[in-house]
Amino acid sequence: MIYTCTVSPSIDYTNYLPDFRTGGLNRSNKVHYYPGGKGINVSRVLKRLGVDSIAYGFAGGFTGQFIQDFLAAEGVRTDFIDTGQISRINVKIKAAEETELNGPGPELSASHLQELKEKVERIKPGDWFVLSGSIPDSLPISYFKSLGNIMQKQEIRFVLDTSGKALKELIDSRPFLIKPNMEELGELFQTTIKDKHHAAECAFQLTAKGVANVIVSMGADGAMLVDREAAYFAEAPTGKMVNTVGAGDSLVSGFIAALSYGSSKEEAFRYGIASGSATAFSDDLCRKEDTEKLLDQIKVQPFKRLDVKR
Ligand SMILES: Nc1ncnc2c1ncn2[C@@H]1O[C@H](COP(=O)(O)OP(=O)(O)O)[C@@H](O)[C@H]1O
Ligand SMILES: O=P(O)(O)OC[C@H]1O[C@](O)(COP(=O)(O)O)[C@@H](O)[C@@H]1O
Repeated sequence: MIYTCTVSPSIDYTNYLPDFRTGGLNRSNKVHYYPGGKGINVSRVLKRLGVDSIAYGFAGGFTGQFIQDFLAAEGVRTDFIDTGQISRINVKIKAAEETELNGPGPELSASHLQELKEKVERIKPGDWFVLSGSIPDSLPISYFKSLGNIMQKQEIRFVLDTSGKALKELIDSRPFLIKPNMEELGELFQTTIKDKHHAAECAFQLTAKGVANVIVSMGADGAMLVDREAAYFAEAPTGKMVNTVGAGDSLVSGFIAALSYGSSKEEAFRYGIASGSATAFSDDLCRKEDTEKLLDQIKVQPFKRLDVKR
């Protein structure tokens, strides 16, 4: 089974308008309300790609109810812990540029954390645990490290798609997959990633620390997959960009879904990119048929590592 975990779910309140100006009144001409948060997006896309998962996390209030009802209506199984607090609403503004305003995550008590840990302790060897999205700074990293230890001991495939301090500290738990974008990768190395070669070099360093697979996503430029032996790159397919929210989560889902159907790693990477781009070309997350239509456009090629001294 694949378990996703979203510590800070959201309703993504997406507004479309031709022009957005700060400091004045703006009126949008179209809005959407979708459940959001990275693990939730991974579960929604897995369902669309025909793979079952169970979404864990923390939710509460009328927004938490909306999120759970929406997921139930789509057939996504959930097992959220009630926080008694209103889950955040993240505002996405689609004008000439994409602007995002993400709220803070919930305040969690020791008993909330214990409840999640008990669920994680019941995950079986060979299952997947996808920990995605921001982790509030108020939560002890030692707690997440203890979840990482469970992953290692139980041989659970641990997918980690978070950022900042949590990503840095959890690298030691030797995750199966991490998926930083260029900015997140730069943050990990306290630098600005200059180009693909620089990205490959940093990703190789992460594999040397025990991360089995690193996918560096590069938005409209595509993505790179690095493991201990090799690196691969593929350009993104072309299409009309509509809404890139959830594109990274869709890449992760497509990769996991294809591996779980038995595809090779390169093929799964291609499927992941197609899923990410199909989401970027839609209002909501990708659908299976749109993903598969893009596959022919995507060529995964070995990426030759340069020994550049920086
Ligand atoms: N404008 C775009 N055009 C085509 N594909 C895109 C675009 N934006 C994102 N994607 C696809 O989605 C994947 C993940 O996007 P990215 O923006 O890098 O992730 P994140 O949302 O995590 O920052 C990319 O590797 C690419 O396949
Ligand atoms: O937990 P964070 O980092 O605030 O991110 C949450 C946001 O990320 C999303 O999951 C989208 O993520 P990606 O665009 O990186 O795939 C939104 O649905 C949500 O609003």
